[in-house]
Amino acid sequence: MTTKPIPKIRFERVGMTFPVRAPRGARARISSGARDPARSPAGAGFTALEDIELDIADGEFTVLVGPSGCGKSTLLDLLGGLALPTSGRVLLDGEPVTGPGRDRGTVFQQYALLPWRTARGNVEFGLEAAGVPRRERAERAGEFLSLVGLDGFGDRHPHELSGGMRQRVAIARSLAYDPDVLLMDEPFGALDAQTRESLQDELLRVWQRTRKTVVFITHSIDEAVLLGQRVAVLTSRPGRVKEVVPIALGDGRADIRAGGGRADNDLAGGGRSGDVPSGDDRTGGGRGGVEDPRSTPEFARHRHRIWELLHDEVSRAQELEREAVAL
Ligand SMILES: Nc1ncnc2c1ncn2[C@@H]1O[C@H](COP(=O)(O)OP(=O)(O)OP(=O)(O)O)[C@@H](O)[C@H]1O
Repeated sequence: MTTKPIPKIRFERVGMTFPVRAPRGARARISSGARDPARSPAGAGFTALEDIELDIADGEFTVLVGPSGCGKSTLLDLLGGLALPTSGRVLLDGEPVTGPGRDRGTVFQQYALLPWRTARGNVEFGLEAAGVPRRERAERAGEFLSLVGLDGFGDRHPHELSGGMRQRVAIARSLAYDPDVLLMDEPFGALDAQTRESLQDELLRVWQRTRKTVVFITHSIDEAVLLGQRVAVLTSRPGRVKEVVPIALGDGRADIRAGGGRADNDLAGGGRSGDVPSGDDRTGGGRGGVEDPRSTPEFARHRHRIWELLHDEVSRAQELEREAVAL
């Protein structure tokens, strides 16, 4: 008899209700006359997540999409141990998550780098806290800066780096202490389109090389399809898993080349010709002659499916938003 492997991450009927004060004359009704399902009648709590069921395998790249306010960041916070669910359990390697830990690294949209430290100093920061000896810290910082394509930029301070490069430093910093799981909350949301593509390529390469389990939030359907092995679509509030879409692009991500980074593609004040995607595949530059996966019928099919799943949820979320403003 074969036993099923324990998933790396398991959300088991997870719910999260925030204590909130009742709005004056609290009658959170949506225009159809039904009550806002996220708010309890007395306004005693706001249910952001309800009955979340999701298993994520070791080494898997999972993307979460859903309308604004559906609870994506809350879900990541629960996984990061920054908050505890009000119902259900979040399990990591079969054990309940009870707080933050070095087995999980987080990358946010805002780089959150220490401005007075160099790129290398920022990557070393977490290692210092972990008591890693100086020499090993320097080695590891160099290794991870190189992994994200920042060879030669270690002595620069954040203000001397472009947005894309700062985000690379943030990724290197999260990877340096070798977490099992990388939590990424709209990490490329603040970047321009070309830098974003370059970072998507870079992230795929890093994932290929490190095989970390990645949980990635985005508002971009294209980004979700490009990066995710599976895309979990959440409903409008309270957030539930509406459907998990497996992504098969037929181009084989195993094909991703383990080339070096391309830090020069997003230097501050960029605009180099190297920034322009050259009709290559998911990994960006240097793959002449290979089809851009975004232009394939498989990509279009996945994009459309996720769009369909999201469409009603976004409309509903907007309706709830208008209702909340009117209260
Ligand atoms: N600490 C808190 N107290 C009360 N309500 C909260 C708290 N944190 C989040 N919320 C509410 O929970 C809901 C989900 O928030 P969350 O940030 O997880 O959504 P999201 O899907 O990540 O949104 P976005 O896509 O806009 O970033 C929102 O309505 C938010 O206002």
